[in-house]
Amino acid sequence: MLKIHKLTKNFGGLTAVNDVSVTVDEGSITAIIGPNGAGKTTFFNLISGAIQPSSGSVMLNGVEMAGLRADQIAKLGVARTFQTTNLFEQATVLDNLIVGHRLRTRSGFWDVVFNTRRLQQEEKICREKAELALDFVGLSHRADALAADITQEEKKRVAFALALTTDPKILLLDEPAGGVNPEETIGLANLIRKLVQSGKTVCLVEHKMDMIMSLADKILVLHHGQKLAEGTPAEIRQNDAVIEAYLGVEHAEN
Ligand SMILES: Nc1ncnc2c1ncn2[C@@H]1O[C@H](COP(=O)(O)OP(=O)(O)OP(=O)(O)O)[C@@H](O)[C@H]1O
Repeated sequence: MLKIHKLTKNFGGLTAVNDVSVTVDEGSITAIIGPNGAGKTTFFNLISGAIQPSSGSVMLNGVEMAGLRADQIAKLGVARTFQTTNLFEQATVLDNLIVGHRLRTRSGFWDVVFNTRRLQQEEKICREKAELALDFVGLSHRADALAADITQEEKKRVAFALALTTDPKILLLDEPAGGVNPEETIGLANLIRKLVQSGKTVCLVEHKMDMIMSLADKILVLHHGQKLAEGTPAEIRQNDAVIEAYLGVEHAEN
């Protein structure tokens, strides 16, 4: 479904992503791992159109996305979550989702001024989509809570829900289990499995190796911007170059 070919991004003299090729199958979970500064976030930024590639190709179901703007890429079916979820802290969880969806689908200026039927219709759809997404991530009971009052784990679920409101085909999740405890990590991993069961494709950047090893169909290992290895969790676990560059260091730290 996603075909990335020789993707490269230069920042001045630094090549943050260097000639990376990988394919992501529909309905699969692909994890991207690598030491700090390996280029993982830049890789996501390139796929989602937050930054433009220096060269290379990113095809979604045969459509070239390299060079398109982030909003165009979102319309093609790519959604993204961030390491930190910025919410309107004094608004409710549901209102955050409605606003998040409105920002992606809003009517034009005159619609807002005259409060046209189209706007009213859009608002209704926004609310419905927000409620559905909240239900999917298991947070309906927190719809009326202020964003300031919810836990880190609930914020992560809201981030998933925000991504879901745009009806994406593929979700790019940046550290979906960052800053949550082990039990909550299992809950979030189950939510990712549920996403795939509902027909989505998932790519995630995550440092929690246990989670990745049990969740991913495929792991892409980046190191200094280059693809160091690609394979199943079992293959990656036994890959000497990976052990030396990443897993060995992690294990030594633990
Ligand atoms: N806008 C930018 N301008 C210049 N250099 C950048 C920019 N964005 C990232 N870099 C550099 O590109 C390299 C890759 O960074 P990136 O954030 O993609 O790595 P990462 O693997 O996501 O790291 P982390 O695990 O710490 O989030 C780093 O050396 C970083 O300093």
